[in-house]
Amino acid sequence: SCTLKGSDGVILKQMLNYLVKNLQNKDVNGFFAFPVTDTIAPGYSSIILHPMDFSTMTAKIESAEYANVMEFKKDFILMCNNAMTYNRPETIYYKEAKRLLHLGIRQLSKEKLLHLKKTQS
Ligand SMILES: COc1ccc(C(=O)NC2CCC2)cc1-c1cc(C(C)=O)n2cccnc12
Repeated sequence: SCTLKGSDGVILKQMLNYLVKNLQNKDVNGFFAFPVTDTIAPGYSSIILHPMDFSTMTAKIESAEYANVMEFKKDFILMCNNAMTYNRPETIYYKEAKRLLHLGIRQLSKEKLLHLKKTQS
């Protein structure tokens, strides 16, 4: 971490914005771009108690609510797991969530992040 006060925050923000943009590029249909509503998904809010989507994650990055990449990764996994809980396996949403989860885990893997950290500093 840098010596200047708070400069960590700037670097972390840059990294998380880079990561969320990369992950969101994989959600070509925009199924994970905004919160799922009860209108498009009946009963969603009573089944999924901790909803998550990319717009919420982006807002949390801007308001510095992630102390580190692990907390960001947790929200990403939560978002994918919500979709694999509410939707049946044969649906496009379940399949997209599964694909996104695997791509995201790879991108957020330790060695990838280490490499990213090196290029950032
Ligand atoms: C922000 O969420 C969405 C935005 C747009 C769409 C959408 O364009 N759906 C059309 C493709 C067939 C109807 C679906 C969704 C959507 C995401 C989800 C998730 C992520 O569970 N979902 C579940 C049931 C029904 N619709 C959805």
